[in-house]
Amino acid sequence: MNQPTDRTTGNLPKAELHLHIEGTLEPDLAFTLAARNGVRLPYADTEELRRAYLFEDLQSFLDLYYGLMAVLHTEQDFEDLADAYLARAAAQGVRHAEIFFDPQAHTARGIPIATVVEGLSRALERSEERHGISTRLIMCFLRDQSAESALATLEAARPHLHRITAVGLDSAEVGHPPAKFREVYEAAAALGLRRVAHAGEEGPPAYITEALDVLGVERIDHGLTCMQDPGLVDRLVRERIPLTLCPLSNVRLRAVDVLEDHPLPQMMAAGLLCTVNSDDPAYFGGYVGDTYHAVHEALGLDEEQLRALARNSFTAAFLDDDEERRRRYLAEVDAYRFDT
Ligand SMILES: Nc1ncnc2[nH]cnc12
Ligand SMILES: [Zn+2]
Repeated sequence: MNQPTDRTTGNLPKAELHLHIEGTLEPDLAFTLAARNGVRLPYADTEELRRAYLFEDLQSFLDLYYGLMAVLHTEQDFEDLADAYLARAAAQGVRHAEIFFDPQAHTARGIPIATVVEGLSRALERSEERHGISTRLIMCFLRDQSAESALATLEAARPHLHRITAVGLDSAEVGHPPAKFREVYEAAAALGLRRVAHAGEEGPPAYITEALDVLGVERIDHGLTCMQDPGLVDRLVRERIPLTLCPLSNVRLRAVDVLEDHPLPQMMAAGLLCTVNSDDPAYFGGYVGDTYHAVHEALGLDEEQLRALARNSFTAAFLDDDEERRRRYLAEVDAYRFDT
């Protein structure tokens, strides 16, 4: 059993498939944008802001996360945010990134969806040349808002759909089952959009089943609680449904007590198509390379298990329109030397 060296674990070539761009807003950039846009933040400085990052659960995180978005106003702000993420991701071996954004969190503050999509797209368009990262954009609906609001968001996104690959579903999970969004997912599918959804982060395994059966999703974001239902695990294995797990997020939001208790090794052993991702790295203590490193250290995943996670990330990526690229990325994973 080869144990990779600490130094190079995080540089393994990989795709990031579960990343909220608003969750990459680092305290330094938040204060820079606050000054640029004349926004007063309820924190004296970056240290005080960082000290607020002690979360009880998903909702306590979301309250801070939505609040800090008040600094994002212009296309330039969204471009700077995405460009800063891509630079950090490139330094941690990311070769392909499928990036979530939350339009309703911005339109509710009076920021037009065009500002958000065009600003993000400016960074994404230059990403390959600047950072060596190919990208896709995934538009998420906030599940604690109404189905009508989600439909209106899809309608408002119509002029921008050439920039958007898929729709997703995020925000407070418990009490907001996937079936509430049946109609908007049907409309998204009719528009040719791919479909994913957060399910089984804090919610029950039944939400995962519902996301598959009612929303027709191709991947499950998180999917952690599937382990409570052996029949569901069998199905996810049989149908090769990718799970975009976020172990550092699960610790910070108290879905697991400590990283050493994370069920990732058991999930891989069960044959689930697992990927690891960073979710909201500015808040949860690490980007995706740090996450690979952390699961190696805390869970003892060896070189071949880490390589399997990286392979899975490209297998699960929305690269069906560019299989040649997928093959190239997979070959990079296979050729990677952990000790160089
Ligand atoms: N971990 C998470 N779960 C649900 N919604 C989110 N939005 C940003 N991060 C999220
Ligand atoms: Zn998420």
